[in-house]
Amino acid sequence: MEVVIAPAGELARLAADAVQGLLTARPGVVLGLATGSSPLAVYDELARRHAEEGLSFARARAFMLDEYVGLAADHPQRYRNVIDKEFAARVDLAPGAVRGPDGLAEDLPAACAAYEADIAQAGGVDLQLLGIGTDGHIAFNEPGSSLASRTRIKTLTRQTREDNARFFGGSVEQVPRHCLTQGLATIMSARHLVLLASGRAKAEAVHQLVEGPISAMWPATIMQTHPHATVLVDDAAASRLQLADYYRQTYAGKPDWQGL
Ligand SMILES: N[C@@H]1[C@@H](O)[C@H](O)[C@@H](COP(=O)(O)O)O[C@@H]1O
Repeated sequence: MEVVIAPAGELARLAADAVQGLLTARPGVVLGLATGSSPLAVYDELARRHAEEGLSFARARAFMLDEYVGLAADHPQRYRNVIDKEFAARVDLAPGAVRGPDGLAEDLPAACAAYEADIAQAGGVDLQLLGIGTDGHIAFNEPGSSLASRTRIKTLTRQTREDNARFFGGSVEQVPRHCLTQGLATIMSARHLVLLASGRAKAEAVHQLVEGPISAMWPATIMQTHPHATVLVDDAAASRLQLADYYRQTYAGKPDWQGL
C-alpha cells in the first residue's frame, strides 16, 4: 500500500495522472467511479484535461460503486444522477458507457447479480476511485460487512445517514435506509485501488485503513491485502498516521517517472 500525504490539489492531479496514463495506454479502459465529495476534484481535473487538452474517454467504460435504494429516477441525489452531473456529462464517455447498480429494480438481488456479471463481462475494473466513510466504510460496505462480499443490499448505519444528510437538506430522515453496493471482494477485484481522503473527520478511518488490524469492523482495512492500493490523503486526514514521517520521506524520494 502506498500512502501519499500532499495538499488536496496535488492529490487530485496524481489520481488524474493515473487515469490518464491508463487511457493513453489503452483507450478501452474500465474505470471504477465513486460518489461523495472526495473524488470531486479528480473529476474536475479530468474534465479540465478533456476540455483543454483533448483527453478522451470515448472508448472507456465505467462502473459505479453503489446506489441508494428507492430514490426516484430524477432525484438529484440518486448516485446515477450525481455521477452524470459531476463527471460523465463533462467528458465524452459514450452513451451507456457508465453502469451502476439499479436501486429501482423490482428484484434487487437479481439486479445485484446482473451487475456483478456486467463487471466480469467487461473484463473487470482497471482503476477504482474510492472515498472512505468516517466509520471506515468503502462504497457502502458498513462495519461488519463480509470481507468476501459481492454486490448486495445493505442497510446504512445511522452514522452514514447523518454524514450524508448534508446532501438531503440536512435531514437524516430524507436519507434512504438501504443501498446496493459492490462488495468488498468486488472492489478488491479491481486492478488498482486509488482512495482519496481529506479532513480531520477522516483521520481515524485513514489510520485504521493503513495501520490497523484487518477487520470487518473497519471494512477499508481489507485494502491492506491488495497488491496495488494507493491512499492519497491531505495533512488533516493523515494526522493520526503513526508512520506519517516515513510515508512523507518515501514519497519525497520517489522518482517522477514512477507514477502511482
Ligand atoms: N457511498 C459513499 C462512499 O463511496 C463515500 O466514500 C463516502 C464518503 O463520502 P465523502 O467523500 O463525501 O466524505 O460517502 C458515501 O457513503
